[in-house]
Amino acid sequence: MIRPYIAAMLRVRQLANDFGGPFDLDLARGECVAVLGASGAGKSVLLRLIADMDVGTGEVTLDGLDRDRSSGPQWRRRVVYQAAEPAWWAADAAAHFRPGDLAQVHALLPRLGLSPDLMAVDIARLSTGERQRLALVRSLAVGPDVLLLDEPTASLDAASTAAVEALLRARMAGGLAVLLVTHSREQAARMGQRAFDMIDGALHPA
Ligand SMILES: Nc1ncnc2c1ncn2[C@@H]1O[C@H](COP(=O)(O)OP(=O)(O)OP(=O)(O)O)[C@@H](O)[C@H]1O
Repeated sequence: MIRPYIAAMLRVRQLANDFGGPFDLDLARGECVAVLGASGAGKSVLLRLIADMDVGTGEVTLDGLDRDRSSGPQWRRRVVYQAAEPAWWAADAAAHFRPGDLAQVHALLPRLGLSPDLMAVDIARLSTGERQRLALVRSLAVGPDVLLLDEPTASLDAASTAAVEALLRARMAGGLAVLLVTHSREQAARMGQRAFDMIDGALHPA
């Protein structure tokens, strides 16, 4: 069957550094592409290069806008990278959100089984799984066009994983594009319209 042509929102061309690439990848609005691969294969390198968090060569565009014409912070509001171990820079959860995003945050928390009370709790006291879900709330609250997710359900049980996947699907229906790094082939099949295996710093169709 001929796949209908869908215009790419995110275009990655010959993106590389010493640890991976050159990568070529297109991601359409509303699409999820999954990336599988062994530990150390270069999956996080790919995400960090796209997010402009590591230095590399090559080209990345979003809706035709060249990444190099945006400042890093501007780019990372539209193309949000969520690390496997997200960083927290203040004791209380609420300090990690912009006041203008708080209504959105309070709408998202229950969708991931999180209580609003969590916002007043010391981050260090939250469980690993609670912090992982809160990281997704933080990523989505920004309202990105593209979400680069590094193992976003690694610490979650089946029910929380299902909640995360349902929320992502709902956002994808609204146009969000997701590049999902996962160690689960089942999750890649559930979520990804396409999947790749990362092998020694190169992408291969799975
Ligand atoms: N700045 C750096 N300096 C030195 N080595 C690096 C750097 N960045 C990446 N690497 C190396 O590149 C390789 C790929 O790393 P990467 O974090 O992308 O792996 P991964 O596929 O995400 O693995 P995992 O599944 O364990 O998270 C690793 O060997 C890593 O040590």
